[in-house]
Amino acid sequence: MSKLQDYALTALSLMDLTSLTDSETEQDIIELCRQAKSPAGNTAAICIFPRFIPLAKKTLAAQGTPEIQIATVTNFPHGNDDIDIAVAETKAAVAYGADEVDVVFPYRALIDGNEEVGFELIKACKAACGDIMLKVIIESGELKTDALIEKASEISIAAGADFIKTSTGKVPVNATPQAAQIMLSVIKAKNPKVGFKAAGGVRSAEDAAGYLDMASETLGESWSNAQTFRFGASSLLGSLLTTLGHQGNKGQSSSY
Ligand SMILES: O=C[C@H](O)COP(=O)(O)O
Repeated sequence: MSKLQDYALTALSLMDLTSLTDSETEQDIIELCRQAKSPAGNTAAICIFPRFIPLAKKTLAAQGTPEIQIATVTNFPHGNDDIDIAVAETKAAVAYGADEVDVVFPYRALIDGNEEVGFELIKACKAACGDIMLKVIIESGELKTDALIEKASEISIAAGADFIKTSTGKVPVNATPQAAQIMLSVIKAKNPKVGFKAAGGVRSAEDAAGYLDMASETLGESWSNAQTFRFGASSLLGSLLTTLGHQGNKGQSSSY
């Protein structure tokens, strides 16, 4: 196996296979579940809107892959600063059966100088999650400056985030190596048990390899497992499967 294939296989196992267009049909969700059971192995999770969770749960169980986690999003993609609404959405996501919740940090409030509301919103959403994993999307491309990316990461970790995640995938600038490096450095300094999710615009095996190298260099070779590292991606799977020799197949296990 080539080095890039090695990275591709790792990236596949760490991927939250994402469909968050808000125009998905039930058939699209069934297809996403089928793709998550790829010919090269399962993705770590799928990431979908809350209303599709019951269907996804049923589909993943029926195809024999109940271990694939179901992640969903709240306060998404706007990142408003209404704590009650963010908590209500997070409680609803848990009630739908989410295994993991990706909540958007109130990044515009932070840009305006309010550090308090981000801390309180994340703390309250983590309480609503209980044991369920909470990933906090800081929207690094909108925060723009290194100082704000660092601050949002620190606040999220202090408030109880299980993961910090770069982006919603809905803004002009999404995951970048520069933002990733800042976030990984904050994790190293504050709490290496917190995970990192590179999301938005991660499309190739080469992109994935760059982020995996960065994580290893910052936090050590063994740090990147599904408990601490994820890719959030809607268009990465094809490149990974092609790299792994599964050309022209986006993941339907039935052809293998
Ligand atoms: O959380 C994941 C992102 O929404 C995915 O972004 P993407 O569509 O650019 O891969």
